[in-house]
Amino acid sequence: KPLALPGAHVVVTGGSSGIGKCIAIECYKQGAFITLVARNEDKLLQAKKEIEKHSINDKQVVLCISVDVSQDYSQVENVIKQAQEKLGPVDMLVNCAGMSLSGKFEDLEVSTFERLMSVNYLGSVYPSRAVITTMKERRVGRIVFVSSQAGQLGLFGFTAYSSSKFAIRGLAEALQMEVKPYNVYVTVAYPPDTDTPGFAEENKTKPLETRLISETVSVCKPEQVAKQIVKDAIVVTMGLFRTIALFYLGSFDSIVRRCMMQRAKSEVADKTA
Ligand SMILES: NC(=O)C1=CN([C@@H]2O[C@H](COP(=O)(O)OP(=O)(O)OC[C@H]3O[C@@H](n4cnc5c(N)ncnc54)[C@H](OP(=O)(O)O)[C@@H]3O)[C@@H](O)[C@H]2O)C=CC1
Ligand SMILES: CCCCCCCCCCCCCCCC(=O)[C@@H](N)CO
Repeated sequence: KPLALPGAHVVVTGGSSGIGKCIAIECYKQGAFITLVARNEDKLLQAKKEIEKHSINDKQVVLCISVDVSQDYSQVENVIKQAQEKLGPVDMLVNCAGMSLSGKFEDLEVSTFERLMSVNYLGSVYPSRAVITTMKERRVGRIVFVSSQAGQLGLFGFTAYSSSKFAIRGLAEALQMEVKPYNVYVTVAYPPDTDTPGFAEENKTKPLETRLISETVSVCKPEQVAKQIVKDAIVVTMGLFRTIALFYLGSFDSIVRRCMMQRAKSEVADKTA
């Protein structure tokens, strides 16, 4: 049951730069139709041109949509609707829009906590919320969340960033339990430092401790990270932690399935009554 990318509609938020752009290229190379979502229109057009160089047939389309994913849910819902009208229902959503700011807890502005939570967390909730109903109805869909290694470990300088990336994990795991009976799969990526424009920006303000911790692990290429993320989304497998939790999750999944069947039964009973 791997997702077939040829002809699929893949939406990539943050698709105009860095890891998101590489994910879009990777999917386009495999025959997908792409919608790029980000704010800056010049960067979007630039990325579209770059992605189109990798086309494998003359039907493929790259659509650009300029919107802030973290501001207004109804706006996000509207642009997703527009994209679906042009390229059909979304088969895969990649939530890659995000940003990082580091600093000691007492040095970070309070507004930075709000900003990172709204871009990294709510900016993943809104697009997902806008596609989930159709995915469940069609019994088809993949939702990818991009967390970070700093979303598994709380690290010096990342009080604001790590918590926003931990939040993504909670969202993803809870959502997976809800949508599994509908054949919709949720994956979470935890990338290490990756050579992107966003990473270069982050390095301008990193505290010394954060820099030294970060330097213990080597920097990855975005193409390589993107390839892994796409592979994990197409063929969903289980990591070590989730294997340990398998027994519990299995029994919880059966509760969810039982409720689904119960609900379907009582709906039929209501109709025949
Ligand atoms: N690079 C790294 O070391 C790592 C990155 N990550 C995560 O991967 C993701 C991508 O990172 P990276 O490629 O480095 O980032 P970049 O800064 O290179 O790209 C970020 C992308 O997100 C878009 N974006 C940012 N904010 C918003 C917003 N509010 N609404 C819509 N689009 C937005 C940007 O476009 P625009 O500004 O025009 O809106 C751009 O397309 C992030 O979530 C990051 O936290 C995780 C681990 C490591
Ligand atoms: C089981 C997990 C393995 C953990 C290995 C230890 C890693 C410690 C170093 C981590 C450096 C910080 C990464 C943050 C990347 C990031 O999200 C920003 N660069 C975004 O721009």
